Amino acid sequence: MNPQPTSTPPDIIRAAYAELIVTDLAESRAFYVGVLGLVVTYEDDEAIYLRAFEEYLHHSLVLRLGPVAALAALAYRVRSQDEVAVAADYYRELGARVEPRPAGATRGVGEAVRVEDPLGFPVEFFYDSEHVERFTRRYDVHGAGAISRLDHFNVMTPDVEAARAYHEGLGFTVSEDIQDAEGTTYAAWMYRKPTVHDVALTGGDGPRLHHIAFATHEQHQILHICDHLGALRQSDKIERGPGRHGVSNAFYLYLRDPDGHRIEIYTQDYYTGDPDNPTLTWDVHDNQRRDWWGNPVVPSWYSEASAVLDLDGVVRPLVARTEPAEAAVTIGADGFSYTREGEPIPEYKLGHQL
Ligand SMILES: O=C1C=CC(S(=O)(=O)O)=CC1(O)O
Ligand SMILES: [Fe+2]
Repeated sequence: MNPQPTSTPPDIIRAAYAELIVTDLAESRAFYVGVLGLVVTYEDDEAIYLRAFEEYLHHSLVLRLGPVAALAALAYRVRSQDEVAVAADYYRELGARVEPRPAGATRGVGEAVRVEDPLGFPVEFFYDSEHVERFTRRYDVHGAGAISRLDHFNVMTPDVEAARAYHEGLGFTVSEDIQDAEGTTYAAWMYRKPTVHDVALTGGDGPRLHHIAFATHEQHQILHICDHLGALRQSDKIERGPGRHGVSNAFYLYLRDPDGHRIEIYTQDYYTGDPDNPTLTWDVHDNQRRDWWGNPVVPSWYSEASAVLDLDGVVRPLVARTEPAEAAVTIGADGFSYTREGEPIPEYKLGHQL
């Protein structure tokens, strides 16, 4: 790969949709429509196209039936249809595999391009997409857990610094990151739209999809989703939270769908749109970085993630992270975390991670 292309990168507006392979459409529909309340734009025996209430493009999530649960595409919307060709040229110069896609290759999406990016992810750039009814004011159909829009992607990649440089080349800016005193970066949050992130880079064996996140307007909508899952006796779909993040300041909940894909529901991060927006760096030993209330991160949140397909639909082999793993340096035998720097942390705050 050519790490320093000279051509102009595509003008990316935001994270726009994801295509997930699921192994049982009916079970997935019961979760994404029955529990999360996403709106079905179109469905057939092969796929379900879903959107959240504020969204007017055809979809922000495609669930496609397949034999192996995996990520098939992360899609960014670019500022105009001309930017699709800019993206194709940029990735060709990067030395990446580039596949133009005719209008309709994905239902509801115009002419686009899909690439295998330098981190090993299948990424699509598009602009034209069918407009459908925006349910912003359709309070007659919003449930108590109404989800407003897709917010971000979180990807697991072994070399966070290299991934950060690649996304900076695409015009992304870091809003927050997690480092240690030696300068190892464990995670970084990067944005194009003026919020905390469109993509988060989580250090780990990759390429894997850590999660897709949707935003709500209110905390009570997230709490209702928890109560709804409890009423269905499906509390096992709740992996982590609800809680308040340190990074991003968002109120959060992590769910696992029927195939184990991780979905975050998230609200109340902050505006990052001014050019001098300060980057906030957290100490990896700060016990409030991932949960502002100091609640422990369940081990599966660090270790489990979804497989990723190449453009032929084949699962990509993983590259192991060679730098230290966050879960190893923050919990460990001595609980290397603090609430007040320099003071020991009580064992009861380490939860079941001992
Ligand atoms: O969206 C996010 C914002 C913050 C966090 S963290 O767990 O607070 O680091 C995780 C996350 O990447 O899912
Ligand atoms: Fe997230």
